[in-house]
Amino acid sequence: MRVVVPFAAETPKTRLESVLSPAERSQFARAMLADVLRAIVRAGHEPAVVSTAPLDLGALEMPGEVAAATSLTVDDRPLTEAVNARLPADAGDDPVAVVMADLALATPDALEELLTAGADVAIAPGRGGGTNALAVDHPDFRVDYHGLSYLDHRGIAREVGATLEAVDSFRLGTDIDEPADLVEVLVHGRESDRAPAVLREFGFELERRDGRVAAVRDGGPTAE
Ligand SMILES: Nc1nc2c(ncn2[C@@H]2O[C@H](COP(=O)(O)OP(=O)(O)OP(=O)(O)O)[C@@H](O)[C@H]2O)c(=O)[nH]1
Ligand SMILES: C[C@H](OP(=O)(O)O)C(=O)O
Repeated sequence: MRVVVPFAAETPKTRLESVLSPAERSQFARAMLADVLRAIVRAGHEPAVVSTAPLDLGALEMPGEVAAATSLTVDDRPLTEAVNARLPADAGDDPVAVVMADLALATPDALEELLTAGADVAIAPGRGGGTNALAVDHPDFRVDYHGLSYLDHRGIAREVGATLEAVDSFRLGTDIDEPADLVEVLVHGRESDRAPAVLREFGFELERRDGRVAAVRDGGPTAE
């Protein structure tokens, strides 16, 4: 299946600005993108990155076969428009999936569950009501991101007569938006992943205190 991966290349991950500098946010966002692309390719699919600005895929330090399977298009339209331009439009069109670039915990198995769901629209919701990933096999379904997009997408599916399946997945449900989410990257990131390695290079580590876990940097508390 064609898997679109939207990427905000210029000032990514602004909600992490209290803990990461602009250059670090850029590096971290690219590391998560590399991990997501690798998971998609390992699941047997070809990722199509749709970036707001030119991007050097070679600098993402991905395995050769992942880079070879990945295509890149620059599209500076807002997220919803850029995605809708790529969804199936006619009855015979192939299905299309959309997987966000900040799903640092995504694995091939978790993606496969979404990509093989039988419904016209399959959605992996994020905590808080976002739409972290979806697969669309219906010519009339369109996205409307931001806010409570998961509920909005359920409503849109109903309106166009598309069947819908919600995919219950911790790994796809965890998008990395806020400082507290860095804990999840350090706890659940896999050995071969770039994102946890980059956080550790920045000096982040897990610290247990009072029964809770925090991502701390240089000894100081940063993200609980
Ligand atoms: N192509 C494209 N991708 C986008 C755009 N905005 C966000 N994205 C991507 O969509 C996914 C979800 O993004 P968000 O978490 O909402 O935004 P973000 O820019 O990553 O982070 P914040 O600045 O903290 O909101 C990520 O993969 C982003 O890279 C956009 O306008 N165009
Ligand atoms: C892409 C968007 O992300 P959020 O703004 O909720 O992080 C959404 O999931 O609708």
